[in-house]
Amino acid sequence: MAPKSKPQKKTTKSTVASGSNAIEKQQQFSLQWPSFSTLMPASDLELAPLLPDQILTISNFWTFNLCKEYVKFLAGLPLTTTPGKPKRGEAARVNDRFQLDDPDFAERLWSGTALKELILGVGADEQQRLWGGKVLGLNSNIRIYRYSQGQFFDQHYDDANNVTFLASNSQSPIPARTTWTLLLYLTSPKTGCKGGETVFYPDPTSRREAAPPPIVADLEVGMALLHRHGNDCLLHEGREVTQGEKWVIRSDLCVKR
Ligand SMILES: O=C(O)CCC(=O)C(=O)O
Ligand SMILES: [Fe+2]
Repeated sequence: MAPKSKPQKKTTKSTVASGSNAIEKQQQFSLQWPSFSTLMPASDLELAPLLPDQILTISNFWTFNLCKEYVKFLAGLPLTTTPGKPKRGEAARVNDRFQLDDPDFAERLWSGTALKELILGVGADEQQRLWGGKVLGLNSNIRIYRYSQGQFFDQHYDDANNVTFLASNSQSPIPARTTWTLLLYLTSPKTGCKGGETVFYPDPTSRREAAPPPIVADLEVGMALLHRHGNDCLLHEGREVTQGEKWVIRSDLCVKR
């Protein structure tokens, strides 16, 4: 029998992927993602501001055991090392990645976890202001990153992208736009990963002001981090991993266009 994590190639298509500043080839695979066994209910979780209105985190979004199971599963995927020399306009980033278009997994990550409830729980008016429109769910462009010792993601801004959103309850695709980046950390110092923090650099409020101190998101197993992107994106980076491995699942919040 084929290993559980071996991707079954469905079709290959070239699209403009919504990775930061990158136009990449994106392939459509069908993966046997492990099920989300026990997760904390939304009532026990909170969207906590790391920087109000700009960077929010959800601790324990995934359990330690689920993260462990996913790292094992994802390690079986054919990740490819990104070239050290970026194309013009791209951030230097050295990590191993796997990217796929998977509307079913995006939907599970949205509805099969506390995410939908927490995001929509802010209320209708606040939804518009905070998330930038009527939230539809998560971008089906799923990116998996593995950073080993010495790997990093240099300072950059994440682009907003126009995408078509396939709702599970509708046949017709909905024109959508990404507004926030979602990062889900599967490892931390508890799993032997040192370094790798995601660091944000807020702009000074005026030309005469000194730049505010950087905001450091320390790795936490199972923590989700959301940050505004597109025009409102803060300069940020994934610091170099100095020991062990950092694993991240990335998607984006999509709103109706
Ligand atoms: O891995 C990180 O900490 C940051 C990743 C990132 O900035 C991105 O995916 O655009
Ligand atoms: Fe980024």
